[in-house]
Amino acid sequence: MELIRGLHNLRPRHRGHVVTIGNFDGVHVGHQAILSRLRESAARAGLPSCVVIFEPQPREFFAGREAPPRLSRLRDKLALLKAAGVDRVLCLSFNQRLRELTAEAFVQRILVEGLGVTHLQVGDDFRFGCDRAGDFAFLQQAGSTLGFTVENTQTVELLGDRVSSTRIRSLLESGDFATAEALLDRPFVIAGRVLHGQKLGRTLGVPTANIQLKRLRAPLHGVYVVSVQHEGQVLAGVANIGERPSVAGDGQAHLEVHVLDYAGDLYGQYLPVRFHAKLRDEQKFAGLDALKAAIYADIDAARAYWQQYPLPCCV
Ligand SMILES: Cc1cc2nc3c(=O)[nH]c(=O)nc-3n(C[C@H](O)[C@H](O)[C@H](O)COP(=O)(O)O)c2cc1C
Ligand SMILES: Nc1ncnc2c1ncn2[C@@H]1O[C@H](COP(=O)(O)OP(=O)(O)OP(=O)(O)O)[C@@H](O)[C@H]1O
Repeated sequence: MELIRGLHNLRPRHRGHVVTIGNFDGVHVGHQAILSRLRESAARAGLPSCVVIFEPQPREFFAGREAPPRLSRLRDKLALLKAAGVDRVLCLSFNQRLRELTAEAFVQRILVEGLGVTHLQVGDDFRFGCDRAGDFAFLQQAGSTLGFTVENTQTVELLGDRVSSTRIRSLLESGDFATAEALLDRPFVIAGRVLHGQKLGRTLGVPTANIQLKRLRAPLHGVYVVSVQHEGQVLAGVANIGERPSVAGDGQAHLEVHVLDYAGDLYGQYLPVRFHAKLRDEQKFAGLDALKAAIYADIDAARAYWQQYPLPCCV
């Protein structure tokens, strides 16, 4: 899969595409239905498929830190799009210039002149352009004038409701990992490199792997039963995502995992962490003894969970 960063990196050889546009946060089963139709249309047309995404996502541009948290970082999203058989991704910076583009200019400059679109696959509620003025009817009209076809993908519903990134975020927030996994068609995983922490965990008797979240604002907050994958093995653990109000922190959210019955060194490893159940909210404890007692109780709760359920075969 080829990643094209910005319109200015489009070359004449990039003209001629079957295209879809969206955030594709999480690449859930609704997105996968669109991508599968896109693949079919591209094969029929004998042209590469292209997904146009935005970075930051439009809502992040408008609302900043008030925007909903991400289900997937850009690198995860790209890996998922590649796995779905997408040939090219055009990643556009969502900035003031882009937000002011009218729907007409968006179609003309990006889809027609930039990508040489022959077919556009869109979702049921797709809207784009300044003030979201470009809807399906508009695109059909533009397509008939500018020479491309437009197809609407039927709404994908699961367990009685439309699948959406928003719904998955709220399932994760409420700790309903089983339903979130069904809508994603895979486990919910946050992966990152293990960094050195404040080394306080060891003095508490609970060593933790501090996973770098970088700019990711995770849709989870609190203490969870987790599993991690390390050197081909799945290991059981318990994790906290939060600002660690009981110790002087840096105000940023951290993901810290205590792997049960593990004494090795995880520094520098890229660790995928899969979430299974929420144990409690993060709390501000009066002192380290109270924090330590709570963490020991979390470890007991995680052990009880793993006695009841088998470890997954992979993360
Ligand atoms: C299972 C678990 C639960 C935790 N719960 C809380 C909590 O409720 N409140 C809090 O301030 N920190 C909590 N922490 C974070 C600890 O404060 C943190 O792991 C400790 O300060 C060690 O940090 P370090 O690895 O950077 O040295 C939790 C950590 C773990 C592993
Ligand atoms: N369940 C679904 N069925 C059909 N199409 C969908 C579904 N979910 C999203 N799409 C389509 O996929 C494309 C990308 O969707 P996008 O990520 O912008 O929306 P979303 O998943 O509904 O997210 P959000 O909840 O943040 O609005 C759009 O064309 C959208 O209409």
